[in-house]
Amino acid sequence: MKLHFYKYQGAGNDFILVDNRQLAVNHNNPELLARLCDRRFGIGADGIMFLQNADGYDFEMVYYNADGNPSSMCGNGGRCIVAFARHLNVIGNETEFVAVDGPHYAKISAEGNWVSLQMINVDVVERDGEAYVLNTGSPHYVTLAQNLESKDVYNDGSAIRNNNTYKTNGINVNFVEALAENNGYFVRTFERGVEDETFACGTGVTAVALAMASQNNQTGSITTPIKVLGGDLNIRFNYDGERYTEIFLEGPAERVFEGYIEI
Ligand SMILES: N[C@@H](CCC[C@H](N)C(=O)O)C(=O)O
Repeated sequence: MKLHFYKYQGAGNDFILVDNRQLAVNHNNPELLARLCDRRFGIGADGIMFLQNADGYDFEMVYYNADGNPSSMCGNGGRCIVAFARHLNVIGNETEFVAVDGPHYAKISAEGNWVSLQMINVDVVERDGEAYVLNTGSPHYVTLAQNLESKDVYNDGSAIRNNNTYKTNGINVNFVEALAENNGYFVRTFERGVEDETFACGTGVTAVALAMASQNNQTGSITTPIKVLGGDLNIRFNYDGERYTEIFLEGPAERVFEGYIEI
């Protein structure tokens, strides 16, 4: 069978997208999905998504990590699938879709390449030593770093992700450095399920923005710009000192190419 796929990227976090509204593809096949995501033997991507019909919603987002396993929420993937749904004319400029962590509202620019995605509310931020641990749809470890540009994110991230606390369920590891003149943060992320550094992680930068608000005792309506290896993202949210609500992850989502591959 020939699979018609699309390739999207959001700040360099890249994904394979498949229109599976007819349920033509059985995606319960980790070996196949891992091969499609492989950068040498397949199309190459940090994850693969299937757009499917869902009662009461515009569509369902079914997300797998690059290792072929079903994953928790992917923020940049969520933004990319909204751009894909717009391209397929499944939605207009606003949508309510459902993902593994529940319903999401999103808005897309008229040009179709800037997506603002509402993320789940967050009530619990834990500490692991100096680090912050929280779930923004996916689990994240947030730790401050110095000289982040030259940090060995692969080895340092992998060591945390595979330590005794996290190795069973895994965790995504985010290293953070404040940018000069209160211009937000620079973030590099080691992603579970890719088992490597990615160029951006949407749930990761969201976790960073929330954790930094807590660290800086900031409350109210907060906007946090974040620089990642693949570009710029923005997080807006409200924080009352206990609960984070109205959380929006914003940034680019672009179609790179489409094609066919034998599966
Ligand atoms: N790239 C993502 C996160 C995808 C899920 C992650 N790899 C996990 O297993 O938790 C994002 O943009 O949020």
